[in-house]
Amino acid sequence: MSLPNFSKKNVGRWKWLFMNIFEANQACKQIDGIMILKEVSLSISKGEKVAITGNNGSGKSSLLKLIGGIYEETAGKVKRFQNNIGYVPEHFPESIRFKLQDYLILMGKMTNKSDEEMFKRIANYAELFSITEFLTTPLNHCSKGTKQKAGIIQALLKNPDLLLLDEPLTGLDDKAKIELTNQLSLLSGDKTIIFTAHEPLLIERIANRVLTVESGRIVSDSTVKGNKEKFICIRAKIPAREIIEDIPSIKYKVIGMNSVEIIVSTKESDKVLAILLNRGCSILELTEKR
Ligand SMILES: Nc1ncnc2c1ncn2[C@@H]1O[C@H](COP(=O)(O)OP(=O)(O)OP(=O)(O)O)[C@@H](O)[C@H]1O
Repeated sequence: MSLPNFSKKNVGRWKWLFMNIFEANQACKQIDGIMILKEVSLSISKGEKVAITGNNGSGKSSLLKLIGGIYEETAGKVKRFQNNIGYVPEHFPESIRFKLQDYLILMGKMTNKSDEEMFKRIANYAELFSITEFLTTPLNHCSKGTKQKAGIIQALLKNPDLLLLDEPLTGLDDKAKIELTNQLSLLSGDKTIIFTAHEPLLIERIANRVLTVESGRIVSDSTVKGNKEKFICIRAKIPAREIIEDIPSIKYKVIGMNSVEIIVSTKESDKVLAILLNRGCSILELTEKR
């Protein structure tokens, strides 16, 4: 992206880049006489990736709900400047008997997109999250990881500017945690993402700001330095499909008879390129994913 021209005349045009999507001044939330959020003063800008961390019961989910407008403040002032919000709750409703695909179609119908566009987006997200094979499985027979991914996809179908995720890795096994972290990190782009988490994995890979909550108060607000991981898409000609099956990629897609698109982190890319060349593949194209 080329740098914007910040002349006085142009400031208005670039204002959206620095827009706050949430502002709170001494906001409190009280439920049943208990103060669960205390004097929250916070502003969040468009595009930030914010992790909310803290012990069990400290108020992480409540803060996420306050940001998303699910909880209204009972004292103090809150301004929300975002109305297209995707919210992924901590627990997926267990009793849904729909097939995964039917559930996503139902959720997608709540958006204003045409059916054709919605089906395309469901197929694309299912592929990104590697759950295409489960689209016709009833949700109550799906694994926790697949349900979690369905929860994220239903939120993404709204094409939200702000994605709120409540403990997206909770209850997943290590493999599913890594996979979901990779997938979230791939799609993060310009979206504002705010998530609650205990695990360092998601925080280190996605967040550029970390809020710590203790007894309903924000006790620390720190910026994470350093570059977030980048990804590379390798397009290669392969002699046989089997040779790519054990390659340490984030995901791969076979295109036609003898081509493949492989997404890897930049850290892994040299290793993967060396393996491909050793196995007789020709590299057709390398592109940065974000
Ligand atoms: N709707 C509610 N009614 C009553 N108390 C609530 C409600 N929601 C949250 N609380 C209380 O507020 C406190 C903070 O809860 P919250 O779920 O925000 O914590 P958390 O940090 O997300 O916890 P965990 O890590 O266990 O998910 C807890 O003591 C909880 O019992």
